[in-house]
Amino acid sequence: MKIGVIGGGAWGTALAQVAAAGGDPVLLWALEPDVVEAVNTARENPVYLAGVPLSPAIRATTRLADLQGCEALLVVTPAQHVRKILSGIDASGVPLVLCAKGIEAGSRKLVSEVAEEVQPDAAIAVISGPTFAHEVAKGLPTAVTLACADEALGASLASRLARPNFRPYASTDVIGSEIGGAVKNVLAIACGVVEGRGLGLNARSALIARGFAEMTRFGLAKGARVETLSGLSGLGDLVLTCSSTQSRNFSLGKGLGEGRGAAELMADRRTIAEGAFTAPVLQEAARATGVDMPVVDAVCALLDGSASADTIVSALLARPLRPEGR
Ligand SMILES: NC(=O)C1=CN([C@@H]2O[C@H](COP(=O)(O)OP(=O)(O)OC[C@H]3O[C@@H](n4cnc5c(N)ncnc54)[C@H](O)[C@@H]3O)[C@@H](O)[C@H]2O)C=CC1
Ligand SMILES: O=C(CO)COP(=O)(O)O
Repeated sequence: MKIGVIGGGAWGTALAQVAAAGGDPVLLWALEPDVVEAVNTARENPVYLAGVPLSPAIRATTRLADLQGCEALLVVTPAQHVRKILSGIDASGVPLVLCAKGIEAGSRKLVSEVAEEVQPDAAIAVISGPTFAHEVAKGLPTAVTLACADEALGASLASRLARPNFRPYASTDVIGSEIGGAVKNVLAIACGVVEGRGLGLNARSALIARGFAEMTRFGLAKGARVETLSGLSGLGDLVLTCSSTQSRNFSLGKGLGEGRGAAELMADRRTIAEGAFTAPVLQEAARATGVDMPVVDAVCALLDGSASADTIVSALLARPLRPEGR
């Protein structure tokens, strides 16, 4: 199965490395000509995945048309760009494996819903889970959820991508696996704030657990399965992303907690902190669904500058006491 990867950021490059590990050719589409040039000549992506020597089986291109002939396409651009990129390719009959974590602004659609709209004839799968790109690209042990409604296709994608240190676990819950990845990015910003304000490890664990309760309420309301939310793509990724400044979302939150503004923090970076884009649309979606997500509301208020971190923390702590299961 010849694999094409759309998106030459950290995660697309790491997944290209996984797909090329057996020596099979992989075509990587990147937006930036300097990324393409460096991958093809220096065998490195110095912009998004510096310091990781890449497999010679990876060839890069800036031309989407070159992806014609690939037998499966991994879609790894940030969530807000997926619609435009998928509108520019002919994917009829080619499985699309969606790897971005987010919800589209405006439409409030998950990436799979966007893909189904733009490429109605393509089979859809999702890869999601606790996966810092640098660790995956270096071959450190990693497990992901690979969700596909068509179990046979899911199994064939899993066997093509599996490596001794890269283990896909099969699921048919496409929406559930996407919700975990989208929501955890927003919760990771909140955990970063806890770190930035020096509120301690008890507070961080409380936030992870109460954040997981929010993820579960929202996910169940949207039709996700509880075992998906408590699996690799939900709780697994939430714990990873809420634990380390390696996470761009966590480090954005840390900066907010230290008193810097969202605009200044976002202007500083070329890499993506998806949670900043997902937070307001997740808040809209939760309100439209009648789901209470106080941590997500708090992140939105911090990002839009309508409240300070201290005010938000005090408000969260002053919420009425309630049974844990609600
Ligand atoms: N980096 C990681 O460890 C992981 C990232 N992801 C997800 O993968 C997705 C991509 O993230 P990264 O590879 O980390 O990105 P990145 O932060 O490394 O790079 C930014 C990417 O955005 C692309 N981009 C910027 N403007 C664009 C446009 N107008 N059209 C198309 N692409 C554009 C750049 O070309 C580049 O590929 C995100 O949804 C992220 O949440 C998922 C798992 C792990
Ligand atoms: O999704 C990720 C790990 O699973 C990467 O997290 P960040 O986007 O916060 O860096």
